[in-house]
Amino acid sequence: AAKWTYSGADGEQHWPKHFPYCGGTFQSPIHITSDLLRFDPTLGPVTLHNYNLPPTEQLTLGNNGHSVQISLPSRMHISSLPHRYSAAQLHFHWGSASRPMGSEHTVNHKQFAGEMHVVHFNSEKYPNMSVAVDKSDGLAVLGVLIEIGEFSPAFDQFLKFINGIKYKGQKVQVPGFNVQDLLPRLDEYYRYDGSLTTPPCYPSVLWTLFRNTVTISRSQFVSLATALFSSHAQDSTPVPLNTNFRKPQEVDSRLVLVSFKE
Ligand SMILES: NS(=O)(=O)c1c(F)c(F)c(S(=O)(=O)CCO)c(N[C@H]2CCc3ccccc32)c1F
Ligand SMILES: [Zn+2]
Repeated sequence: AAKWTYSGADGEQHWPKHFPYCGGTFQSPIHITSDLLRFDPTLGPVTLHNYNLPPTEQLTLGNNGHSVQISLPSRMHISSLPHRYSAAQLHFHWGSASRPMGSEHTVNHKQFAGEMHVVHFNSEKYPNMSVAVDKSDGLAVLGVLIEIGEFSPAFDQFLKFINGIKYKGQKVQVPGFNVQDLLPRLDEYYRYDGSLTTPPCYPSVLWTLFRNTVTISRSQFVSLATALFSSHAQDSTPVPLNTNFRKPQEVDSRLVLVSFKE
């Protein structure tokens, strides 16, 4: 597959050359602004199952060159959507130590320090992520906006292992933990139809972005923003992995449903 980056010759302006959907419609992220919002009383709290993973369960923490990801067991799932959506992985987007603004979605044009995505696939209709990834009802991603503030013990459950995955392709096993501890309250969120925010940018994602943020400490943020490289360990020139967020895309005629009243 063609290589892509967040800057330079393979940066996001060039993605459509090899990944045509990246130049298409229903793209993510977006600027979430008040004029787009429509309250939907049918939007109840997000309902999660098996998010509390026992420490006996080993999760794979990896550096895939674009983000830090944690692979998740498919018994973890969301039941409050039109179909059952099973978890596949979670990953992050962040800025840099010097410019700690790296969220993909913005709310009223405010960009946050970072953003976490928990990627799920429609396990009722498709056998796995790879089959679901390009289907219009294939994916559901939970988005969490991250701010710098109080230390997060939940975040540290994997962050403390990050120096074992400094380079692209490196993986370590980490003990299971309660992934729900990484999320804010589940009853207030934005909901819209969008896409993967990385190539191949398939418009296959039902987005749920929580209204409330979570915090990590500045030192936790700095270690996330400075520990990783997008290059392999043996590469002569190490390329720092940071600023891995796509800029907001055209909303066109899309509305954003909200589960809450101002
Ligand atoms: N912001 S986002 O939620 O759109 C999104 C990413 F931003 C991102 F970086 C990744 S990735 O797998 O870490 C690297 C590039 O695919 C995925 N991974 C998805 C896309 C394809 C795929 C296949 C199997 C497992 C996960 C994914 C992703 F869905
Ligand atoms: Zn993402």
